[in-house]
Amino acid sequence: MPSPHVPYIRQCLTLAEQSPPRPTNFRVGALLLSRKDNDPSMSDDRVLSTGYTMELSGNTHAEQCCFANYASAHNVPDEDVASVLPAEPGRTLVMYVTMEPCGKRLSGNAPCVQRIINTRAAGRPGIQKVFFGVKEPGTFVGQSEGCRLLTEAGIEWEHISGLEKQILTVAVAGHENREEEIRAALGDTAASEETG
Ligand SMILES: Nc1nc(=O)c(N)c(NC[C@H](O)[C@H](O)[C@H](O)COP(=O)(O)O)[nH]1
Ligand SMILES: [Zn+2]
Repeated sequence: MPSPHVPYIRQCLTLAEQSPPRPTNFRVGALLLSRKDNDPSMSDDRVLSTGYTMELSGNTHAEQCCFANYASAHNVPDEDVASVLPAEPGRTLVMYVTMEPCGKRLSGNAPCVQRIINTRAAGRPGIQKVFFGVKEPGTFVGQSEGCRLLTEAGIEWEHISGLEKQILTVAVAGHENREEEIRAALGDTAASEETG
């Protein structure tokens, strides 16, 4: 039985395919939605925003664009997005991303995990869970920190498996040695699944 979260990861993959290929980052897609608590049918999900890598000008990440798109739709600067995200009793904000949110960026720009944590500013619940389709490969930052930082901040995360090869193929399309990168990353995934 495929996970009910797979269609959302697929939707993020379609977003990632719109990202211009670059050797210096990954092509990633992200979406933000509000979900009714205790409703396994997820039939009352409300997609609030989407984003993909380099959608907005500058060296922008998918999650960053997702937040920036929501902020501009609500006429606030990016850094105030927490103040306009919904905070409704009985509903939870969750994010879907093709790749584990970054915990560190070679450029030194604010990592997406920090942006996710910042949604909890002003005493608002913010994002409470992140679903992603593949761990970040070691290409730029080595061992990824995203999941550890999310856990430390009390934000749940879940790896939705099954689309790793498609996600990685899109993510590294601008990289010289993409075949080797994909093989290595899939090897890591298999290894981590064996160790459980
Ligand atoms: N989750 C995620 N969403 C993205 O949209 C994206 N491009 C990355 N990529 C992570 C990778 O670690 C960084 O792209 C490099 O570390 C280079 O850093 P910059 O992107 O130049 O800040 N990760
Ligand atoms: Zn990022």
